[in-house]
Amino acid sequence: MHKIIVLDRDGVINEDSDAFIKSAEEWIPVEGSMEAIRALKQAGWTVAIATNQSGIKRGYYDRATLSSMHQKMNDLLEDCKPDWISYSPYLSGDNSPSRKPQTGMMQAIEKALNVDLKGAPFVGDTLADIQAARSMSMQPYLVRSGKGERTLATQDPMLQGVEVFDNLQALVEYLLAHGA
Ligand SMILES: O=P(O)(O)OC[C@@H](O)[C@H]1O[C@@H](OP(=O)(O)O)[C@@H](O)[C@@H](O)[C@@H]1O
Repeated sequence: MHKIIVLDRDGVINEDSDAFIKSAEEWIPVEGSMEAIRALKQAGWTVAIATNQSGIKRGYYDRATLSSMHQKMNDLLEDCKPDWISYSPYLSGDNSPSRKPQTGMMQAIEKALNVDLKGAPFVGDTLADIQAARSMSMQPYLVRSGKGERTLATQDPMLQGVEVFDNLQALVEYLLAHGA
C-alpha cells in the first residue's frame, strides 16, 4: 500500500482558536506536530493537508496571509514539507463540495498526487473531518488536541470505532511502530 496520510490543519498540525487562526504569528505548531510530519516524510510517507479556511470568506484574512502561515510551517519542516496542501475558503452555507465534510479536497489530493486514498489514514479533530474520511473510505483517527476533546464530548455515533490519540505525534509513533 502506498503510504499516504491526510491531515486536518487547525487543531492537528497547529493550535486552533474559536477566533480562527488569522496570521502567521497566530499559527503555532501543536507540540510534536513538526516532529511527527518530519518522521512521516523520513519514513517515505506522502503527506497531504486538507483544511477548511472559511476565515477567507469571512474576511478575517486573505489568501496571501494563508500562504504566509503555510510558508512558516514549511520553513520549520525544511526538507520534510507536506506534498500537498488543499484548502476550502468557503462557508458551510456556500454548500461547496470542497468544504469538509464534503470530499472535494480529498478528490483534489488524489488527482494532484495520482494516489488512491481508500484505506489511508485521515487525522482530524472534528466530526466534519471524521465524516469526510468515512465518505472517502479512509481510516479516520481523532486527536484530542484542538477541538478533539469537544468532539469526543458529543458522543456522536459517527465516532464509534474511531481510534483516539492525544495528538498527531502520538498517532504517528503508533503508525510507524505498527508498520502502517
Ligand atoms: O480544522 P481545519 O479544517 O484545518 O480548519 C478549521 C478552521 O478553518 C476554523 O474552522 C471554523 O469552523 P467554520 O469554518 O466556521 O465551520 C472554526 O471551527 C474555527 O475555530 C477554526 O479555526
